[in-house]
Amino acid sequence: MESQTVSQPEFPLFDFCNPKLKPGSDEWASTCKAVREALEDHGAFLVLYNKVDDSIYDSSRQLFDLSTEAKMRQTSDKPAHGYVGRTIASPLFQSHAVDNPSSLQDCQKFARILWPSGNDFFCEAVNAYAKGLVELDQMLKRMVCESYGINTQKCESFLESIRYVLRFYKYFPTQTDEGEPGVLPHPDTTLFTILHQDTEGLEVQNKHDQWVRLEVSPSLFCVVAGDAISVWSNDRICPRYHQVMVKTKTRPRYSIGLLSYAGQDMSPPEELVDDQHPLRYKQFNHYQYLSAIATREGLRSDYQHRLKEFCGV
Ligand SMILES: O=C(O)CCC(=O)C(=O)O
Ligand SMILES: [Fe+2]
Repeated sequence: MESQTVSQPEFPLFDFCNPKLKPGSDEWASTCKAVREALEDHGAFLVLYNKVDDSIYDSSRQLFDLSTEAKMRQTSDKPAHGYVGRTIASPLFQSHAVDNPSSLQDCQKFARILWPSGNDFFCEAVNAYAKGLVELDQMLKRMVCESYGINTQKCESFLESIRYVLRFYKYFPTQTDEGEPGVLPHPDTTLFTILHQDTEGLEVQNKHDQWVRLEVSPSLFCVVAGDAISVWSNDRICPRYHQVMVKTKTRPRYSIGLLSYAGQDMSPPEELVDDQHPLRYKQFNHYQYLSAIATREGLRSDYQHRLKEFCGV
């Protein structure tokens, strides 16, 4: 695989700060189509969005400054929803996740496990940030449904069933001059992942197998398609490989992702199954998929075939 790094305009960019972008407007209809095409052609795109506050990184620092013992306490019984510490394979990487962060109560539940007397500052910041990003995620998925002509009621019940996780990442600085992998190339298991970074490092693979290194801005987000959106779209949208290449030598890199999961068993909607697109997947249970990946070595490492092996027709 070629691994030349190219500049960013490779991926479509959508301005969601634009107040004219309202359902029903001409702008909305053309953006629905363009978002769907971006997902089909690239599996990723960039978004400008200003409804969330960059000060969330203060909360992220508080979280990672806790002792390893505190961070390792169990906060969720769902698979792949907890703390991930540094390993020999990923020595710079650490991550932690808040399940259902758009509920203030669930933020408080998480915080009380890590800080015995709670942490109102953390809970309020995380909850506000997650609500802003969930709004973006729901708008994007609604646009994709609209562009595919999915029945409105079916679209709304799909949106309601989605479960969210806000995942925090911290990468230690590298000692090398050439940079060091923070996360090796992989696709996510999600429907979508919406990523933000406070320091450069995120690289997304383009159609020509080149790595595109993304710029940093408080309002710049990257949406990447995960495995589960292949099921929903009946393979019209494919997961996009991405990686983190750490080049900072002085301070840690922080990033944040809003991860979306199907909260109910899911099959492609009938609008996306036809003669040219025969049904490619059996009914899909997202949490069973996460468990299977966590426990079955074959599925964990085989990014290209794991979804088909799990639920392909
Ligand atoms: O830190 C980032 O920007 C991305 C992390 C990531 O892709 C992952 O852990 O799945
Ligand atoms: Fe990822």
